Amino acid sequence: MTQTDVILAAKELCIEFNGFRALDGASFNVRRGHIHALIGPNGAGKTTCFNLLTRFLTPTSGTIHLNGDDITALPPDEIAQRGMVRSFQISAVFGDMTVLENVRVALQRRKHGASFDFWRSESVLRGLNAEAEQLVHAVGLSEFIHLRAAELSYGRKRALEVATTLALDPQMLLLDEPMAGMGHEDVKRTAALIREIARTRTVLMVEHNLSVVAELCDRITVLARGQVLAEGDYASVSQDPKVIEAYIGAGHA
Ligand SMILES: Nc1ncnc2c1ncn2[C@@H]1O[C@H](COP(=O)(O)OP(=O)(O)OP(=O)(O)O)[C@@H](O)[C@H]1O
Repeated sequence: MTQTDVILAAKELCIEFNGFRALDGASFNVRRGHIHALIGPNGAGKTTCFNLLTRFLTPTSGTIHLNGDDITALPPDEIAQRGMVRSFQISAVFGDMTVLENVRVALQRRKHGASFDFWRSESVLRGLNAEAEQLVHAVGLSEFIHLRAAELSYGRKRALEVATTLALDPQMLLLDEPMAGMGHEDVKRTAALIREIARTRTVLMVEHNLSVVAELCDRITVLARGQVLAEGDYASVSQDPKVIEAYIGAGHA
């Protein structure tokens, strides 16, 4: 693997909370264009790892490189500007706005700066409609484009959240348990959406649903107790005795 194949390199990441090492020297590389999963038993450090990558938390030690640049000390906004964006939490979807309006606000944010400016003129907003419609279509919500977001099903709200993230035009998306709480149909639809996104972008996802991981992900990093336990494709990590033991030990068997 050459350096340009690696979009994200995390090296020896450590973070302590009151003396407890939630991450303890975790290193992994994410390859450009891959769907890469971070998995591991409860408390393994997956969410903490996401929080470090997007600088919601600061590592005690270790480095993070994006496209070869050291981003360890950059603020979250700048990391997003450099192309690595974490999918918004569901609370960032405005329930009283329609699907189209939600995506339009996100587009406006990319084009006109980080602050939401609700006073922007109607003509500027109308100018964003074509691009917003394309994004709504891309996540399979065309049929609901004028529906208030609050009226969408849970799975479709998450799809809208992906559309608002894509509006920022990231090279790399971090998805934190994208299928959590979804029924079978929504899981299938979301998996297809992630595959579609990954045709032109890199995806790093934390996911508990191992059948989704098996089907979707090119490469998997298994965390346990803050360390990388195994890495590889699903076939190799799922047969790794250390991985099996970690899951059984944590009551996931
Ligand atoms: N702010 C914090 N203060 C103290 N301890 C924390 C904090 N955040 C996380 N931890 C601890 O760090 C460890 C890793 O937590 P983390 O949420 O990253 O795990 P996870 O792999 O995402 O687990 P889950 O699958 O349950 O979401 C846990 O033991 C957790 O209790």
